[in-house]
Amino acid sequence: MDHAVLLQKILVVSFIVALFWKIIRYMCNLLNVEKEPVRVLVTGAAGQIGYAIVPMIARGVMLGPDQPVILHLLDIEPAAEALNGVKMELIDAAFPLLKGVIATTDPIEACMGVNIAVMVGGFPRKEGMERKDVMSKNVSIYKAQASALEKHAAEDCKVLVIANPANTNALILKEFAPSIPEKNITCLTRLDHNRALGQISESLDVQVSDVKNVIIWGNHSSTQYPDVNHATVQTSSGEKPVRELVSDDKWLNAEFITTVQQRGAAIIKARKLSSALSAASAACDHIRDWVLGTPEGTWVSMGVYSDGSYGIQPGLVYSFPVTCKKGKWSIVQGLKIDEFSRAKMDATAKELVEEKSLAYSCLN
Ligand SMILES: NC(=O)c1ccc[n+]([C@@H]2O[C@H](COP(=O)([O-])OP(=O)(O)OC[C@H]3O[C@@H](n4cnc5c(N)ncnc54)[C@H](O)[C@@H]3O)[C@@H](O)[C@H]2O)c1
Ligand SMILES: O=C(O)C[C@H](O)C(=O)O
Repeated sequence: MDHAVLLQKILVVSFIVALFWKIIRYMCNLLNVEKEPVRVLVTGAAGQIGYAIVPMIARGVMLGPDQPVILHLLDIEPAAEALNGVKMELIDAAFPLLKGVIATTDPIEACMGVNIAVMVGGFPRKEGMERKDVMSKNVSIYKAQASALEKHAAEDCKVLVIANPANTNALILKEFAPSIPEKNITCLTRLDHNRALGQISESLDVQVSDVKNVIIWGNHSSTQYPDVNHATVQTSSGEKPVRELVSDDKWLNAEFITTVQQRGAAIIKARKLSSALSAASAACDHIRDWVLGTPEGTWVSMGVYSDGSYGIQPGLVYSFPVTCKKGKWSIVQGLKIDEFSRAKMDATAKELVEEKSLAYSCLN
């Protein structure tokens, strides 16, 4: 058979299969046939963020109100009993979308077939510990869990690292799980993004849902750069730049930035515990937008593997403005960067370079 005819036949068959598939999905929706459950792993599930996030996932906050889920909960042996308690409460809550709960201390069982991995588990900094001690414990955990995920998670599993140092843990996970596409490994800076939206909304006394397109550049640490240069507010007379409405560059270039940078520490000071409900909510926002897409004209901040955009060297997990469509994120391109921003973006990149070398020295 001639090649052109063969190609034509393949195209026709593919078109018919795709059409048939669309019709089946449409019929399933009409007949209210349930979607297949998505398997979501939460590590450190007996901890604070774990306790806040699992009911959100089971209620559809992360993946939508029509998406059944099976929760895979992982923690370590000393937390096994508490983990079982979380499982008992999930059963008692009788969430209609929750189709199963696996609670385990075995990373292989936990990672088996998961489609989404929310990595919260880690070693918190304790009194008398140096930064390097915490880094050493956490990067070792992320190195070990990288291989469990690589071997046992579902193909195309999307990974979100929350545990600190979040960017560097995500980088280590990426480097030790080379078969997971780098686009599938991200870290949480959405909490910082939401904090920036919250500060602008408080300052202007507007609804937070009317503020959009702030950016968190860099590390989830006090060197992050919360940038409002492209942010807008929906007003009764259309969209207006945040800078124009706030009309106080001194506040925006100083206090606003440090408030967002230091918000995690302020929460720890007030609660004697680190943020949990806002972190869990931001993690749901991160995964929901990644899987279901960002609204037209809106971007969000995600820690992703740098491709060199905005002069940030590849080889770092750095927070950028991204839009998401059909389960894929892309970095927003072409934003104008002034000198003030450039210096702040480079300073946080420099910290990530230092963290990376510290992490590798801990692994040697
Ligand atoms: N990126 C962010 O925006 C953000 C925000 C808040 C907190 N955090 C970080 O998230 C992490 C968790 O915070 P938390 O308040 O839930 O802490 P937590 O101490 O309450 O819980 C951590 C849990 O991880 C478990 N754990 C420890 N080692 C583990 C391992 N190897 N495998 C699986 N589980 C393990 C612990 O037993 C514990 O249950 C911390 O590192 C915190 O600094 C990040
Ligand atoms: O746990 C912390 O150190 C703070 C946390 O990352 C936060 O931003 O709230």
